[in-house]
Amino acid sequence: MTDRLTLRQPDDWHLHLRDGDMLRAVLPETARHFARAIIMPNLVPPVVTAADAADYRDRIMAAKPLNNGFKPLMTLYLTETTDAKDVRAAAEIGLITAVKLYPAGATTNSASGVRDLDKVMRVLETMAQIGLPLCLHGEVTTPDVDIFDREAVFIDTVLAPLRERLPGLRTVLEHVTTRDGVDYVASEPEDSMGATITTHHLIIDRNHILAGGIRPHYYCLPVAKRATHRDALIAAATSGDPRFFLGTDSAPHLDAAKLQPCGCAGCFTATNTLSCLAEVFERAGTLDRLEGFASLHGPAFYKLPVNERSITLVKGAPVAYPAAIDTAEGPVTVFDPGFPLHWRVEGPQT
Ligand SMILES: NC(=O)N[C@@H](CC(=O)O)C(=O)O
Ligand SMILES: [Zn+2]
Ligand SMILES: [Zn+2]
Repeated sequence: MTDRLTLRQPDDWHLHLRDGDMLRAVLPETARHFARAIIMPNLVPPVVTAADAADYRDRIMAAKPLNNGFKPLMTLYLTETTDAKDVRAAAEIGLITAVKLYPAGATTNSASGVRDLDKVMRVLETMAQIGLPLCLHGEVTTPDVDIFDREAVFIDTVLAPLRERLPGLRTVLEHVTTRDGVDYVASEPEDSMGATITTHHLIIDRNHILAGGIRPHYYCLPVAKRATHRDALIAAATSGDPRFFLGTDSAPHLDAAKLQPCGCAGCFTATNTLSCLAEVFERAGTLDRLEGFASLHGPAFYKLPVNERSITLVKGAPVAYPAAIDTAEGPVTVFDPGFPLHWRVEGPQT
C-alpha cells in the first residue's frame, strides 16, 4: 500500500486572497504548500487596470511570510470599459497572467462585471492575438434560469458561441460543477480550452448544503449540484486529461458574513486542500494522477514552467487542522470534508 507520494509542488489556478487583515490571515495558508496561484480580482473596488494589479501584487508580496517563495499570478477584472491597450501592456510586461470575466451579478463582488459581450470584444480579440487566457465565471444571471441550471445554460448560450466567434481565445471555464461542463471542455482542443475544478466540488453535492439542516459553510457559487455531477467532476479530475486542473476557489468570508439570513457564497479550503485531494484521488484509485491535476496540467495550459521543488504526502493518523483560522476581524471556518484526512503534507523540499 502506498503511504508516501512525492509530487512537484502544486499551484492553485483559482484563488481569492482578499485584502488587508483577511489577506494577511489567509495568504500563509496557501503559501505554505503552493508555489503559485492565479489571484482573483474581485476586490471592492475590483482590480481593473494594470496599475490596480501592480498595487495589489505589492500588497500580497508585503503580506507574504518571510522566506517564502510564493508567487501571485495576477489577473484583471474585465469591465465593459476595460481598455484593450492597458490589458496588452500589462500582459507584455508579465504583470498579468489572465483576465477574469464575471457576468454582472453572478457571484460575490461581480456588480461591475460584463452585461453585454459585444462591449468587450475588442479586449477579447486582443487577448486572442497575444495568447492571454480568459478565465470565466460560467453562469448566466438571467433570473428565470434556475440556479442549478445556470452553468449548463451558460455553456450553450455564452461559452460555445463565444468560442465559435473567437476560436483562438484561450479560455478557462472556472470551477466547473456539472457533467455538461466537463463534457463540453473535454470536447474542445486542449491548447485553447481548460477548466479548473475546486476541492470542495470534488467532495460535496447539494445534499451537503441542504439535507438535515442548512449548512452555510457549504454554500458557494456555482452551487454544488447532484452527486452524479460531483462524480463527473471526480472522473474528469482523476482522468489524466490535461484540460482539467486544480483551482481551489478558496474563498474566505468572515463567519459573521456567512452565518446570516442572506449569507455570502464561498468555501475556505486553503488550509486542508491537499489532504482533501489526496483522499479523493486515493478513493478513486488514481493517486498517481494527483500530480498531473495539481502540479502539471495548469502550467502546461498557462505555458509556464513546472515548479522545481516538490512536496511529499505521507499517510498516517488523521491530520489535525484548525476548525477555523483567526483574522483580526473574526474567524473564518475551514472547509470540513466530512471525513478524516489521513494524508499529511511534508515540504516543500528543494
Ligand atoms: N466561489 C464563491 O462562492 N465565491 C467567490 C466568487 C466566485 O468565485 O464566484 C468569492 O469571491 O467569494
Ligand atoms: Zn466564480
Ligand atoms: Zn472564485
